Amino acid sequence: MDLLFPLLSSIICFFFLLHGLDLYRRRRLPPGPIGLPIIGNLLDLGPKPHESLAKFAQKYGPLITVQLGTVNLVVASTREAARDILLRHDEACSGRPVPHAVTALKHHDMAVLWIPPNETWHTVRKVLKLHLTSQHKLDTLMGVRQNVLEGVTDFLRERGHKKVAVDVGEVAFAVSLNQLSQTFCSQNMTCSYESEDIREFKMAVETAMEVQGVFNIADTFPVLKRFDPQNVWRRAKAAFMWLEDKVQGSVNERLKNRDSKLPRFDDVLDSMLDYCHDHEADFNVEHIKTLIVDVLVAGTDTIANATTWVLSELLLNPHMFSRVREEVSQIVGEDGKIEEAKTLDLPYLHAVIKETMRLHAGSPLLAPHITQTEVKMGNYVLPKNTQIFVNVWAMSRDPRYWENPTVFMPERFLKNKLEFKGQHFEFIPFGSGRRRCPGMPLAERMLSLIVASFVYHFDWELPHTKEEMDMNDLYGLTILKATPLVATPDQVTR
Ligand code: HEM
Repeated sequence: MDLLFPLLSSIICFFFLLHGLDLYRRRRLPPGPIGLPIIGNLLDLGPKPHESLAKFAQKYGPLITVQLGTVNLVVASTREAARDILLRHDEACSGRPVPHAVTALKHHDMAVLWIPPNETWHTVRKVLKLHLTSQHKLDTLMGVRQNVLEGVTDFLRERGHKKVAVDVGEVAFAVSLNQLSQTFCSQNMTCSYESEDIREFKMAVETAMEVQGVFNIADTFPVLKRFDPQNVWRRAKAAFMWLEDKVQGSVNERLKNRDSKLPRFDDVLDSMLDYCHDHEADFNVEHIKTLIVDVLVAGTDTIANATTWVLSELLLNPHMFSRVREEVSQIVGEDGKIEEAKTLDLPYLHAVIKETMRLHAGSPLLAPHITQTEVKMGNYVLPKNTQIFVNVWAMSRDPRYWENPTVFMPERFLKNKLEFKGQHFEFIPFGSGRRRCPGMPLAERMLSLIVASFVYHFDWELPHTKEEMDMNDLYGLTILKATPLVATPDQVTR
């Protein structure tokens, strides 16, 4: 008992000393809310961190610091601050903090989203461009994506005929999954557009996305990693293993085919295996497997989610739906088919897609960046290893840049000609600079073709009035619609 008081006082003094030391270290960082000792601002973030951080920015300025346990996080919330980070200090700010969940990936040191911009990262991005996203590849692989979409159109016709509603996000997920798996391995990863198989795949991808984006206490207090108190690492392991197994199966089968000198498929997998053969020292089969898992995770849920938001907005605004359909009808061939290349020339469709990405930014805070060296920004100094978020959500709704920022108005993009390619910093749903999304040109094509087809071929009947549509969102590495969009596709007869 005699010892209890001095012991307690020493512990309290120790924590206050640490807190004081931390405040001293933070003195050259941008300002921000003072948090509690030890946990800092962890409790201030709430279920929608992008919104809480936007409120802090209104109070403390364009560049703020919040403390999450042992981590200092700097957040940029204006286009000038974003430009500083992603353009002026692009190289210094292009590292990634690796969430504990990501270490559950078998080869996380090859995962392009999370590795620092080292040799491996350069090689993987080069391979991605060479075999998938260069203009030439986008054009030559277009037919594969169109074929998959025609398959899903038949499925939707059949559903509509039977008056059965579908989950639009689930169908768009299956389309993007099969478009990517056909492009890579000439096979459909899912045989049906509505089955247990697709739900399992979607669940694995959604879990992979969620665990990479969640605020995990083990990331802010590394000492907790071994206990995995939120069960994040274990869930990550299960999801990644499931995806790795699927991809491993396809790659191993192809390797056997090649050993047996069976005819080539001449798809992306064959061309990457050829590349491996010629560049064995820096790109091998494990890189290929990891890259395919990365692309399946990065390019399915994002497309499904964006399709869900676009269609939801169009169903809420029937005159815009009709205008898109009218525009698409100008490019439909005599056989009723829609060519992907032609959808790229539809200004109103693109304005609708951009406006959806503005209001429902896929990744509200981009993926986290980290400084690789000390960075001086105006009066502030960000030490090496400072984590950075760019609050795309806040910039996309800032009344200084957008008239009626919370209103869905695609017309604004017909007037202002803003692009999402990374030069207009108030609108960067794909990021900017060297870590910008390498899948952007592919995503633009996939999304345009899916939306054009869904709108041109079908009227979509909601099970409720449009006024009852729930447009709430759920925070994550991507912002999901809280309630799935369920509607019956009624084929338009012409
Ligand atoms: C609507 C669809 C998509 C959206 C909104 C989106 C958005 C993003 C964002 C915001 C980032 C992080 C940028 C940063 O941290 O600065 C990113 C990274 C990435 N995206 Fe996408 N993306 C989409 C589709 C795709 C597709 C189809 C692919 C397939 C190739 C893809 C592959 C990647 C990869 C590999 C990275 C990591 C890049 C790196 O860290 O170097 N994405 N994406």
